[in-house]
Amino acid sequence: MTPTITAFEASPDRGRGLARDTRIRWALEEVGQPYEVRLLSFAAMKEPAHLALHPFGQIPTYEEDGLVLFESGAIILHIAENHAGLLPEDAHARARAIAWMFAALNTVEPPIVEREATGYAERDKSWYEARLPLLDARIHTRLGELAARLGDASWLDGPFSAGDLMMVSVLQRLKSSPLLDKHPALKSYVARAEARPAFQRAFAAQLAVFEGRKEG
Ligand SMILES: N[C@@H](CCC(=O)N[C@@H](CSCc1ccc([N+](=O)[O-])cc1)C(=O)NCC(=O)O)C(=O)O
Repeated sequence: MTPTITAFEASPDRGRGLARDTRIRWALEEVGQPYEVRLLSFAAMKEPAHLALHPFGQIPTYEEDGLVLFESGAIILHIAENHAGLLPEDAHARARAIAWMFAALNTVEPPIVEREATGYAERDKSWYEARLPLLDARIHTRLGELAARLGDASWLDGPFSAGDLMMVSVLQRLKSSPLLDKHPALKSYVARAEARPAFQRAFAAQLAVFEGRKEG
């Protein structure tokens, strides 16, 4: 059965692929699994029908054969565990790839999201100017540690995995800021992942939604 994911009807990221449906599309493209998309307005996301699928009224969700999942990390893990192509066969390598998924979501993404949130919500606060350098320093610390571990490897641990997919999805949030410029190895890492045909197809699909809205 073809899975169905949910995505923004009108994404605030204006086709830049930063909303979290893009990482689900990418995972499905990497394993060659066709999928359907249900587009939701912001209002529809908060109505009972969607809240029954996603307790926080967000996107993405994933539905397949009666299974309903939310949380992009859980959805990608489910896809990776049920298709070849995103997790190694070897048990230890598989566990390490999953660890990198958690590292992306739990260690690298939080300081990035906190800085974004500060930019949206605290720009008018007295502490804003003093706080930004602290937030940037936390991001640079993590990016420096990540770059040190990546070294001159193509991917974080052997072949491309769901761990790389999640880590690159997190790093893409920095593309509109100069923060990644100080970490050229990570910029190359992101570019290498974005050159993958599966990412290209996923990005084009979400862009088509945005462009369809413009024409629609
Ligand atoms: N932890 C959850 C987080 C899901 C989430 O944040 N969903 C967002 C969209 S992706 C996050 C996102 C939104 C916008 C941009 N952007 O660049 O405009 C980027 C990313 C959402 O539904 N927001 C609406 C709401 O909370 O009411 C997951 O990983 O699935």
